[in-house]
Amino acid sequence: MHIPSVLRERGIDRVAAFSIPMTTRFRRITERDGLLLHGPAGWAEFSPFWDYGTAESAAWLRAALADATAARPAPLREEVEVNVTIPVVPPVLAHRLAAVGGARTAKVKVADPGVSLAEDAARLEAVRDAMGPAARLRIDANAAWTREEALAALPVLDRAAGGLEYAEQPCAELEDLAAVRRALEIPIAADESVRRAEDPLRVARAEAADLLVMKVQPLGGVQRCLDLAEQAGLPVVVSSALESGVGLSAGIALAAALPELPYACGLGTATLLTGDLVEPPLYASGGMLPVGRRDPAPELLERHAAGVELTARWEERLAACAAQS
Ligand SMILES: O=C(O)CCC(=O)c1ccccc1C(=O)O
Ligand SMILES: [Mg+2]
Repeated sequence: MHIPSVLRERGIDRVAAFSIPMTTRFRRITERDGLLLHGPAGWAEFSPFWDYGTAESAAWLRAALADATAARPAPLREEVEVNVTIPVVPPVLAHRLAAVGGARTAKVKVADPGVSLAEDAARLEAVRDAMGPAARLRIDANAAWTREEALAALPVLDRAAGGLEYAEQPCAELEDLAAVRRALEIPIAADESVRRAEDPLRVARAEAADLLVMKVQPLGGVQRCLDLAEQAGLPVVVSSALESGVGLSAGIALAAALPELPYACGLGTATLLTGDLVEPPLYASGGMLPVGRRDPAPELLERHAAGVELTARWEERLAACAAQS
């Protein structure tokens, strides 16, 4: 693959495109694809989703470049607690997935288009049944609800879950998040309001959330996230963008470097892919993930190598983003 000169100048000497099938459809995708970049500090992942334009994807490239060219911040912990992520699946499957990785916290996706509140409630009941009364259950609505829908749905789901730890991005707009936060006892986490906003700190200043979700790639890198977290003054949950183990290890590095880490992180997503690029794969055990940079295994990069056409699309995308980064 051709490496743009601005990347070559920074020491990027290898680029490889990968594609890994998902175990269950998530975010309307069935395959997770992206690039790995190799530079002076090691391997990094560049994998913006295809519905992200060049300007937004350029932040993902800045994150990958920073990770491939500079050392990660010193870790304050050796492992990071994670939640298990439950996609929008039937209760029987949700019950089974809740046990994967030994997590004591689950994040259950809700409010997908065409899925009823009763189905979301049944999924939460199944996860509570599987994990027991001591587990923490959170939901993620991905900004699907209006203020009124959120005010109606959240108490129902809170009851079905036997208590929610928090609700992630129930509504899109800050005013609605703030209103829901004021009206209900359930803590509110901001995700899209952080990673897709022009100003990721606006939600904190507006007092529209109790905590912030941070993802390394869309926010431009581990160090940028550390700076934002300090400025926001709110607790942070580090979460994945469904990366391979290479990208996940950057999220783990962020979680390991945050001065406070009061919540389990959404980094236990490698099991949503049918394979990983690192060996052993970055699967949670006892609800924990180990800290440390992970390089891809050559035979796994080969096994999951993108085809000719997909590789060409990534080459074009890398050139477009490099021109803007
Ligand atoms: O936080 C987790 O448990 C998993 C990560 C996750 O949900 C996610 C993964 C890819 C894209 C968006 C999201 C999201 O939090 O909305
Ligand atoms: Mg989210």
